[in-house]
Amino acid sequence: REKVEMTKEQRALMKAIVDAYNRHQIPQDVAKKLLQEQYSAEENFLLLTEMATSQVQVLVEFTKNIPGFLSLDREDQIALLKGSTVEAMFLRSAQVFSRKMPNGHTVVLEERIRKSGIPDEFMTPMFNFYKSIGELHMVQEEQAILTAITILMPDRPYVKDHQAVERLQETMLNVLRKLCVLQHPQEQQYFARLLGRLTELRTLSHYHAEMLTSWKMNDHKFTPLLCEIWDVQ
Ligand SMILES: Cc1ccccc1NC(=O)[C@H](C1CCCCC1)n1c(-c2ccc(Cl)cc2)nc2cc(F)c(F)cc21
Repeated sequence: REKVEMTKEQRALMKAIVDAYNRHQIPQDVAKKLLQEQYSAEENFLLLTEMATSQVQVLVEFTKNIPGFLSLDREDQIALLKGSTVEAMFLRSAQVFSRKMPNGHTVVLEERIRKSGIPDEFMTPMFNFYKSIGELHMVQEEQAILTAITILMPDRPYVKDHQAVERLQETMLNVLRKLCVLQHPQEQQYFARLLGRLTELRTLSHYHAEMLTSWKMNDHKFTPLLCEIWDVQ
């Protein structure tokens, strides 16, 4: 097979994305909190809305570092962000869940999440997604670029300049394709499997509004930012 090499530009692009991804991570580690103690459904819901609110804020900062994003039409930038925050949250949650942890911690973490207040019917699709992400053993470069690809989805609602977004996403896909060959030389279809997860992610994200509004508690309070960006309340 021909030798796969990244161009200088592709390496620079990847470095910019990974640096931005690492710089804009949520400060407090929610997994550590969940492992420490069992919270009530109300406390878990509050924790989720806090996590999700800060996740949206860091996602905005992350997208500013995606080369070319700020040259997109301003309204398209908003449409891309609004359309991808839920998927980015589940992708981030899956990456947190799949992190290598000391023996037994993942079991406890899964237990705490199962009892957090999320309605039971969403557990299977959610953990199936988390485990399918875990099986890929993504390196952090792949995680960062996959998040950028999720944000640069041309078919989000209300995007006007479809082509411009497609061009940016294509650049990212080319980098990811080469990265997958270099990082997983034994697995021919690794890149295809990785992209397949984005389909699973979109399906899971359809449930998110219902997951939140049917959280096992009364009176679900959302932050103004979440009301704005999620279709809740
Ligand atoms: C990890 C993160 C980073 C950024 C933003 C959000 C989050 N996510 C969260 O804080 C919530 C917590 C929240 C507290 C209750 C238990 C789940 N969370 C969810 C989740 C479940 C259902 C929905 Cl609707 C959304 C998210 N899946 C998780 C998997 C994990 F391994 C983990 F450690 C936390 C996880």
